[in-house]
Amino acid sequence: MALVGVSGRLAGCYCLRAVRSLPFCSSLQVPALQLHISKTAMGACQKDFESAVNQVKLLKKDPGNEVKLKLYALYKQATEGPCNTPKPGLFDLINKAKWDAWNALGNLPKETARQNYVDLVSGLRSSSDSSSQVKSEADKKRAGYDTLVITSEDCITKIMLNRPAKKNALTTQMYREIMLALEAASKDDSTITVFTGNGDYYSSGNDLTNFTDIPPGGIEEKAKNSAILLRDFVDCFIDFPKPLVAVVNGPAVGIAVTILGLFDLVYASDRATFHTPFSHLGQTPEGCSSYTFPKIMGPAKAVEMLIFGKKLTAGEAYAQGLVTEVFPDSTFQKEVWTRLKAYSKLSQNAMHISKQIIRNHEKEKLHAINAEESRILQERWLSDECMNAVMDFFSRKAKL
Ligand SMILES: CCCCCCCCCCC/C=C/C(=O)SCCNC(=O)CCNC(=O)[C@H](O)C(C)(C)COP(=O)(O)OP(=O)(O)OC[C@H]1O[C@@H](n2cnc3c(N)ncnc32)[C@H](O)[C@@H]1OP(=O)(O)O
Repeated sequence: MALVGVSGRLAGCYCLRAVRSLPFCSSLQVPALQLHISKTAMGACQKDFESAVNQVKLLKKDPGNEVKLKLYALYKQATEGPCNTPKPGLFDLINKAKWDAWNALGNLPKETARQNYVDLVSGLRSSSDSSSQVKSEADKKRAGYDTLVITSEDCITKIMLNRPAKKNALTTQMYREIMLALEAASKDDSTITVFTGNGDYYSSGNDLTNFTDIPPGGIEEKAKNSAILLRDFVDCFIDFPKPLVAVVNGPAVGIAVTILGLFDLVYASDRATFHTPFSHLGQTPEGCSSYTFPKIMGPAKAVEMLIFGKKLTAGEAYAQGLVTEVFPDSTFQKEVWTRLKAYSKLSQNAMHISKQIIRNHEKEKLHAINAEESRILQERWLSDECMNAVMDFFSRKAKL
């Protein structure tokens, strides 16, 4: 089972297929469960255990990732004994979480695991029968991200940039978390993935403190590593397999704009603006915009944005084809999410295959352009023009 896959519909769109694929079981409750010794001394009979495995498939309410991990671990312990597989790699997050849960059960006897599994399922059944269907925010929210809020509901995974006090400027940590979130979303049960921003901005682009936080290796090393980070970041968008939607709730700057050329739908509030002030910053385009923008809006309009830094209103961005549709800010959220919920019910496989057909025509080209743009930026970041622009921002001499 793909754990994140199962969690993809934690809220509204509960997915029986995913639940069925999960051999259920418990890890956090291990100490508590071990207190059930008197009961487990007799042990649940195999029939009770098999019946509990079947009951799990009939649960009306998604129990949440934590419980699913517990069920998974107990199931494995009950059927195979102590964890006996190699520890997955650091970045194989899903399998690592499953492995950790199973491994945490140590030498818990198979019989005890079986009984604990039966007890856990029985508790889940009574709570799902009796308690209300109200889902807590905590259940819906994906853990492990500091700069993003990730939720899954109605077959939609929403990745929300969450540094509103800094206008959702993108730190290096944030680039990395976004890559992890995209990786997880590509494997979960959602049909559509959505990006949006918390607060009044969608995103003010690259966090300029990325230029001031210089490691002992010096600025050259930082520029080299940043170019790799940028290339990897953009590659994740090029390769993302599902329909990707930007819900642009407010102004967007820099890389938050250029990357939109790799999205499948861009919905904008009429409060949003689109600004790529690269020449003001001594920088050059990224996010494959040197290719996607001329293709989307024609070379003349692309030059106005990418070279001369013309800021577009949402209406202008719509007229240039960068934005799919503009909504009044007062009804933006309601209209957009109603639309997306309807789209998310369309055939998942057909949508994903269609996206591949469209994207595959130019995937290789996009990767090559991304590598080239990143290479050029690595040099630009070391230029006086760029350094001075960053210093001007921090000394409050310049604001866009
Ligand atoms: C050695 C090489 C390392 C390079 C590492 C690079 C990694 C990959 C890079 C990929 C290339 C990307 C390029 C771009 O995105 S270019 C665009 C960069 N963005 C900007 O230049 C925007 C700068 N911000 C502003 O001009 C204004 O803040 C803005 C117009 C967005 C909003 O103005 P407003 O007056 O409404 O609000 P404040 O300025 O008071 O902002 C509130 C606080 O937020 C901080 N802030 C906002 N944006 C940024 C930002 N981009 N970087 C850092 N900090 C930002 C602002 O400083 C305020 O903070 P304080 O309250 O603490 O003062």
